[in-house]
Amino acid sequence: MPLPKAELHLHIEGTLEPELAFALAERNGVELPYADEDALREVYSFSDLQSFLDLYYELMAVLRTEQDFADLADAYLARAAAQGVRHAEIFFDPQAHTSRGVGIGTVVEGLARALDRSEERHGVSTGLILCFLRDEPAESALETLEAARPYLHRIVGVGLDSAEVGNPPAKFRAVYEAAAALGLRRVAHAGEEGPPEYIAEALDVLGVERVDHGLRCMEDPALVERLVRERVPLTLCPLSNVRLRAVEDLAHHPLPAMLDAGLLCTVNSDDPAYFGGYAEDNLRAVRDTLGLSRERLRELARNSFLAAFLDHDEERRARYLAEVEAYDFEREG
Ligand SMILES: Nc1ncnc2[nH]cnc12
Ligand SMILES: [Zn+2]
Repeated sequence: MPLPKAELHLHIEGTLEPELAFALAERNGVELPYADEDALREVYSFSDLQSFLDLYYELMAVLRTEQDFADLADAYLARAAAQGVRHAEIFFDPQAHTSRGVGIGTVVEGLARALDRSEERHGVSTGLILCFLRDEPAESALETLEAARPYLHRIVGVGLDSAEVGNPPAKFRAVYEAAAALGLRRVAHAGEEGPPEYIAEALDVLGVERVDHGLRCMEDPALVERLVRERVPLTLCPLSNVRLRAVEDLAHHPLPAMLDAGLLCTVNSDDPAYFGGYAEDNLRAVRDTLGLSRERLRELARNSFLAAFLDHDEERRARYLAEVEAYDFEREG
């Protein structure tokens, strides 16, 4: 059994494996401009975030019905469980669907169909995080939050993703204020491709409780000091960083330096169908390439549960944390 962990940075649309993409295309009569799964995999070579996003949004065309979203989430949860994930807080991008005529109700009810059965089927507890697309206007984010109101009982928080550079966090001040007033938790991608200033802005202007990626904080020692002092969790995604060229290669990933600095780091898979690995694959890759000790791996797993939005169920958090402490690397391999 792999090390128990929480996955806190996972875009459900980024778990669309080529096989499922083709199956859904056929089911929905959608034509994909690729001959087969192998031809599709061949275009999984990215030069930066935007080159990935172009394909990510294109393939979403196959997602049309509640059952499509349920099948997508159920396939992810099965894979996650096999990789030791005990709790998953799952991002979804409603605007990428509503802009194609798929209603937010279809998306949320479909995902909920799988999430509601996740504990019983896969032993994975879940939460849903609604993400705003930062390259869309702020008004569209506000409209999306409004459209989500009938489904808020299913949503734990809001996030911010898509093309970062040129779309600073402050653009979304109003919608984050509205989300906070509705009792939603707040996270945002910052410092993936964007500068360290975006990380500080996400904290100061949006009031985020976790930073997604946060990689570029290492360029600003005062910011690192602040993140350590305030115990702000960072949801790092090492294989994503390599594929999107946020780092030169895995051997140059700053994770060891970030842990040494005292940052509350977690390791996650971002868009695993596109980046070559799920949660445990990411952990094993950093272990093997960066030589992380068992105690460092245990720290990463512990951090993932500490950073999870489990405040409503501290008993569960304590149970998961106890599993991490009891994990025997010798026996489990
Ligand atoms: N890594 C990432 N960064 C920003 N937006 C995303 N949407 C899906 N994956 C993303
Ligand atoms: Zn992401």
